[in-house]
Amino acid sequence: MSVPTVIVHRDADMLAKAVAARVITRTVDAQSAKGSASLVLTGGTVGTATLAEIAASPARDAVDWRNLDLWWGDERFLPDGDPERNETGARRALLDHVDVDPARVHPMRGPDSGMTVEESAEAYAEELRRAARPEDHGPAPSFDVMMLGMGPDGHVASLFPGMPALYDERPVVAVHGSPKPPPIRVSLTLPVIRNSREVWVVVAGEDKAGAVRLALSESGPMQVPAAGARGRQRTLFLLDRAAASKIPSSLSRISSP
Ligand SMILES: O=C1O[C@H](COP(=O)(O)O)[C@@H](O)[C@H](O)[C@H]1O
Repeated sequence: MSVPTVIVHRDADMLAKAVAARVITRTVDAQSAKGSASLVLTGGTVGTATLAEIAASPARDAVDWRNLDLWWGDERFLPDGDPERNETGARRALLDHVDVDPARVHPMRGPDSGMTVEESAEAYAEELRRAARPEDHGPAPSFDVMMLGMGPDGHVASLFPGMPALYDERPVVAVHGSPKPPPIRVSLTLPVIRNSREVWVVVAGEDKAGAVRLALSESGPMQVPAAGARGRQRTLFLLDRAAASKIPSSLSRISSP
C-alpha cells in the first residue's frame, strides 16, 4: 500500500479545478497505455464540483469518453433521479454533457429497482465481479482512480466510524443507520478501495481539518475510515488550505499559493 502524498490548493474552487485537470490527464494516460480507463466517482460537495469542472474544461475532449468505465464508491439508497443520489449529481454535473457509453456507466441501484438495499449491494458486487480480470487479483477491478470525498467525522464512501462494515470482507455492503442522512446506503468496502491503483481523497473546508490530520496519522480505520483509504500504487490527499490547516507543514506540498 502506498504512503499518502498531500497536495494543497488555495481554496475549494481551485481544488475542484486542479482535481478536474488531474482526472483528465490520468484518464488520457490510462487510455493511451491500455485503451480504456476506470474511474470511481464520489458524491459530496467537492466531488460534484470536480465533475462540473471537468465538464467545463476544454481539455475534456482529450478523453475518449466511450472507453471509460464509471463506477461509484457509494450511493444513497433513494429512487432514480432523486436529487440526493450521488448518481443524479454526477449526471447533472458531467455525464449528461459527455459522450459516455451507457453500458459502461455503473450506478448502484435504488429502491425503485424493486431490490432491497442488501440485494442492491449484492447486485453491485456481482457487476464488479463480472468486470474484474485475473490481473486485478480480487473480486472487483483494480480501478485506475478511486476518488473519495471525506466527511468531518472521517467517513469515506458510506463507511462511517465504528461501523462493522469497516471490517467487512465483501466488496459491497448495505449500510443501515448512517449518521449522515439519508440513513440507508450502499458502499464499497475498504478491500476494494485498497485494491485500486490510485486513491484520491479530496477534501475542502476547515470543519474537516481535524479528520484530515487523523486520516494521515496512525489512527485505525475504525476510528477514522479515511485512515484506511490507501491505493496500491498511489494515494493522494488533495486538499484546500482550510482542510490542510491542522497537518504539519512538512507533510504538504503547496500547489496553488
Ligand atoms: O454522504 C456523502 O458524503 C461524503 C462527503 O460529502 P461532502 O458533501 O461533505 O463533501 C461523500 O464523499 C460521499 O460520497 C457521500 O455519499
